[in-house]
Amino acid sequence: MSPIPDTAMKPLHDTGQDHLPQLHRPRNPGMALDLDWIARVQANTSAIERRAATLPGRRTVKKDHQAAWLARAITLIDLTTLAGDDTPGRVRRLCAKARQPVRPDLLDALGLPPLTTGAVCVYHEMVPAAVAALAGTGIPVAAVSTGFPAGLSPYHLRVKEIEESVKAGAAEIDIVISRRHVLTGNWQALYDEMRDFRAACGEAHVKAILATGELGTLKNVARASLVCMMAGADFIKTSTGKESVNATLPVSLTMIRAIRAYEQATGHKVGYKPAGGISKAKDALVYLSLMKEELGDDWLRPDLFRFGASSLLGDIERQLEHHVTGAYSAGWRHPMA
Ligand SMILES: O=C[C@H](O)COP(=O)(O)O
Repeated sequence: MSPIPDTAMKPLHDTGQDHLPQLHRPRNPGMALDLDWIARVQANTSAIERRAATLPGRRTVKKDHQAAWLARAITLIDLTTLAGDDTPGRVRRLCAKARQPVRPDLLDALGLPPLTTGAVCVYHEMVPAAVAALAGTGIPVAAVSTGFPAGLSPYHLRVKEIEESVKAGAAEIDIVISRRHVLTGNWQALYDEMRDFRAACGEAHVKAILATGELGTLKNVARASLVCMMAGADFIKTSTGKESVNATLPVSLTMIRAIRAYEQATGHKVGYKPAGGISKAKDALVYLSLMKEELGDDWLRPDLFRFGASSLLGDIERQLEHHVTGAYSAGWRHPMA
C-alpha cells in the first residue's frame, strides 16, 4: 500500500472549484443487464474488513497539507438539511453557508481562494428556496426524490417527484432504490426501476442511494452498485442518513471496488457519495485517502465524489481555525442546531 506523497494536495490554491461547472459529463451510454455477470459478483468480506482496518487514513496526510485537504473536502460536501421541520428560512441560511463556507480571514490566513461547497441537498419542497438562494453561484441544488427515505410511495408518484424536482431547478437528483428488489435478488426489477428514474431525470445528474444498512450483505451491496451503474446512475451513494447504519468503510470499499470494476469493464467513471454520520474532519480525511488510493485523483473532484453531510462542515471549519490560530472557537452551527 503506497502512502500519499507529500505533494498530494499541492498546490493549496487548487481547491477543485474549477471542476464545479463540469458536472455535465458524457452520459452513461447504458448497457443491457447481464444477469450471469451480476450473479458471479462476489465480495470478499474478510479482505474488505482487513483493508478497512488497515487504512492509513490520517497518517498519510502530512500535517502541513491538512488544511489543503480540508479545503478540498469542503468543495466536495453536499451540504444537507433533510428534516421534517425544514423551512425556506433554514434553507436560505444553509445556502448562505454553502456560498461562503469558511470565514474570509481564515481563507486569507491559509492562502486559499474563495471556495464553496459542492452542492446543497434538500427535500423536494425546499428546492425553489435553494435555487433562488444559489442563483448565479454555480452551486447545484440536489433534491432527494422518489419517496425519500423509504422509497415506498406509489411508483408513478416517485417518477413524477423526480420530474417535479427537475422542473423546480434541481440539477442533481438523489433517488432511493427499492431495497426489496435487492433482498429478493430481483436484479431485473432494480435495473428497470433505475432506468426509469434515470430517464425521468433528463439532463439532471442522478445519484442512486442504495441504503446499504438495509441490504444485508456486502455481496448485495456490490451487486446493487453494479446494477445501478449499468442502468445509468451517475453516482452511487451509500445511505439516506436515516438508516440505523449509514456510511461505513467496509461498505465504501465494496462500492468503490464496484466502481473500479465498472470502469474497467466499460471505461465509464461513476461517482461515489458516502452519506450519513460523517461529521468529523478526520473522517473526511480518511475518505479522501481511500478515494485517492483506490480510484485515483479523478475521484477527488466534485464531479466524481461528494460527502453527504449535515454537520461535517462545522467541524472542518473548527479544524481550519485551529490550524490558523492554535485555538478552537464555537465555530459554525448548523441551522438545524
Ligand atoms: O445525504 C445526506 C445525509 O442525510 C446526511 O446525513 P448526516 O445528517 O448524518 O450528515
